[in-house]
Order: sequence, then C-alpha cells, then structure tokens
Amino acid sequence: MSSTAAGGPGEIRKGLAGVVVDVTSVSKVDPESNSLLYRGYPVQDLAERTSFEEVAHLLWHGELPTPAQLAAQTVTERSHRALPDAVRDLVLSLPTTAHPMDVVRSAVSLLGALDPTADDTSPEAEQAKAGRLWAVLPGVVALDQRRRRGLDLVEPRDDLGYAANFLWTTFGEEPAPEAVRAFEVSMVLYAEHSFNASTFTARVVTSTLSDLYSAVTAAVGALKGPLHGGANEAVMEAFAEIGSADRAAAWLDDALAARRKIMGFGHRVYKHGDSRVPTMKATLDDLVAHHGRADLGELYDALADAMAVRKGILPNLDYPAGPAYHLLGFDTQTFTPLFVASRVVGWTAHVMEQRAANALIRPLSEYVGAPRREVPRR
Ligand SMILES: CC(=O)SCCNC(=O)CCNC(=O)[C@H](O)C(C)(C)COP(=O)(O)OP(=O)(O)OC[C@H]1O[C@@H](n2cnc3c(N)ncnc32)[C@H](O)[C@@H]1OP(=O)(O)O
Ligand SMILES: O=C([O-])CC(=O)C(=O)O
Repeated sequence: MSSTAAGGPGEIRKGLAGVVVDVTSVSKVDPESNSLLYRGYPVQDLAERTSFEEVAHLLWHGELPTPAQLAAQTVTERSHRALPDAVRDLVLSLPTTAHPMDVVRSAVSLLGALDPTADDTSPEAEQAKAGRLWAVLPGVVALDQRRRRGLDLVEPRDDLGYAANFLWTTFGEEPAPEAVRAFEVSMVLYAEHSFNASTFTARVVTSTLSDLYSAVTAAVGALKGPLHGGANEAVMEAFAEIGSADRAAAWLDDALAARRKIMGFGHRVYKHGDSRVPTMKATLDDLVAHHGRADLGELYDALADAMAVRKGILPNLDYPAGPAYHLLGFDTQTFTPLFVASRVVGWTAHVMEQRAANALIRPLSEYVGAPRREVPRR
C-alpha cells in the first residue's frame, strides 16, 4: 500500500517494514550475514563464553564487566531476588485462568506503583530500576508456575547464579548442570534484538517521557502476541497437535491449506534464517539426548524440513526455544514469561538509550475515511 512512489515522502510502509526509525548502539541485526551483535560481540560467542549476568552488564553499559563490576552487580542482583510481599500477594490472588503473561504484566505494573523512584529518570535511577526488575522477575515467573501446580513459593538462593537460581525457585530442586547451561544459553539469545515490536513499544512509551515500568509493562503486552514472543508457546501447542514426526507433513499441508501461520517460522528481518537458531538448536539437541527424547527431535526436524520444502521458510528462535523449555520442565504457558525475564535487559537498555537522545515517536497516517461532511442538526 503506497500513496506515493516507493521510497518517496509520504510512502506508507505497512507495519513499518524496512523503515529505519532511529540509531542504536545496543545491537545490530544483519540479515545479509544472518548475524546478531550485542554491542559488537557475536551473540553465538557470548552464549558460549559468557554468563547471562555478563551479557546484562554488556547490554546496559556497553562493555563486558570487569571482575569487580561483575561482583558488584551480582551482590545487587542477589539482594533483589526475593518478591516484595505485595507482589507475592498479587500473584497468588490472580485467577489461574489468567495467562502467565497477564500475571507478569500486572506484577511489573505493581512494582512501578510500589517504587518511589519510578518517575526519577536520571541515568543512575534508571539503571538501578532496570537491575531490580531483572532480579525480581524470575521470582514472579517461578511462583506463578508453582501456584498453578498447587505448590508453595520457594525462596531464592544467593549461592546460585541467575540461571541456576531461576530453575531452583521454579522447581525447588538443585538443577542439573546441563539444565543450567541450556537455560543460560536461551537467556543470552533472547536478551536483545534491536527494534523488534516489544522493544519499539518500550521506546514509544519512553519517548513520551513516561517511566521505565510503564515502558516495560507495555513491552510485555507486545511480546505476548503469537506473532512475536508468544510463538514459543504456540510451537509446543503445534507439536502436541501433530503428535509424532510421521504426521508432520500432513499436518502442515492441512494447516497451510487453512491459511494458518506456522508459529516459530519466518521473521520480519531475517529472510535466510535466524542467526540465533543454530546455537539454540544445538542446545535443544543436548537436552533431547540428555532426556532420551529422540521423538521430540524427530518431530522438530520433520516439521522444519516440511516447512522448508513447502514454503522455503526457516525457523526463528522461538522454534527451538519452545521444546527446550518443555524439556527443562516449564509449563507451555510459562515460555513467554521466560522470554520476558531475558528481554527485560534489552528493553531497559533501549529505554535508557531512548531517554538519552529523545524525540517523541509520533508518525503520520493517511486518512482514508469518510470525506468531510455536515453533522446533522437534531
Ligand atoms: C522471537 C520472535 O519474535 S521471532 C517471530 C515469532 N513469530 C512467529 O513465529 C509467528 C509466525 N511467523 C509470522 O507470522 C511471520 O513470519 C512474521 C510475523 C514473524 C514476520 O512477518 P512479515 O515480515 O510481516 O512477513 P509476512 O507475514 O508478510 O510473510 C511473508 C509471506 O510469507 C508467509 N509466511 C511468513 N511466515 C509464515 C509462517 N510462519 N507460516 C506460514 N506462512 C508464513 C506469509 O503468509 C506471506 O505470504 P504471502 O506473501 O503469500 O501472503
Ligand atoms: O526481531 C524481531 O522482530 C523479533 C525477534 O526475533 C526478537 O524480538 O527476538
């Protein structure tokens, strides 16, 4: 849909496809080389060689932490893991029919209302809020999954790293090293992806000079949709529908004939494959082997192969992440909240970047409604 020549002033780009709206130094998505750089570092290398905590520091501050910086960040993060009473009570009060993303969204909003510094937009205050929000979100996600299973809250442990503690508070068991590693890789891969829909949402909210919690609350809402983060849940739902590898191709034919979108495939920016998939797929393969679930690996491959043949469309990160989270023991509806717990780092890095060089984000629209007319006199 274009009202003027392509590329000309006033051209309408539906969904802002291909439109460059600002500069960023947080990450670079390069569709030509299928690569993703966080502050210049390839994400695959970060996933292999750094912890999620180091990546958080990198995304917020632009550099990997020195040992002293990491130690200081660790002390702060561990001291903010426990849920404030009001947040615990909120989570426990919500109906279990509420989607876990609605629970997380409500919890972030409440955290903002409880924080007397919510409207302090100084860089120091913004960084402190980002760090606290990052530290407390695993507790929200873990408690919500536990209460749905009729289980009590598990207190966080300050002798465990971020990923291990997240698994501990969710399952109440010492996590296996393989599980911690796989989960940590997923957290690193999900942390940041330039101007995706939820990050752009956070930047739009920030551009009005609103507060960080409002930006993150809105971003959670944007991530919930199945065209964005919600796809990791939808992948597992599709796997449940399909059942086994031998039924994948026929299921896909029916789904495509019904004009269904196949969740976990395709991407607005990458057209030749998502840069993060090989790393997450290798991690999934490890989990499949560890859990003796060759059937799940075969189903994964069968659907991906059929999709490549039928449509030439490749998986995005949500495709391997969904079954990986399943094997780690998370309920399907908890998958997108896990994405939130990671992406909150990227969102808040963008909130700070937007605030530092702000311009109100307010595009134009071309009116196509009724022409000017008289209001009838009554
Ligand atoms: C971490 C993330 O958020 S990654 C994204 C997660 N989302 C999903 O997995 C949802 C499924 N995928 C999709 O819906 C899309 O690929 C999107 C939304 C991610 C990207 O969409 P866009 O860039 O707008 O591409 P668009 O939807 O126009 O697709 C182009 C063509 O490919 C088709 N297509 C793209 N993805 C898919 C898919 N997953 N299943 C079936 N067809 C698809 C479209 O139907 C369209 O075909 P058409 O030209 O015949 O109408
Ligand atoms: O970039 C996008 O449009 C979606 C995505 O992959 C992400 O947010 O990780």
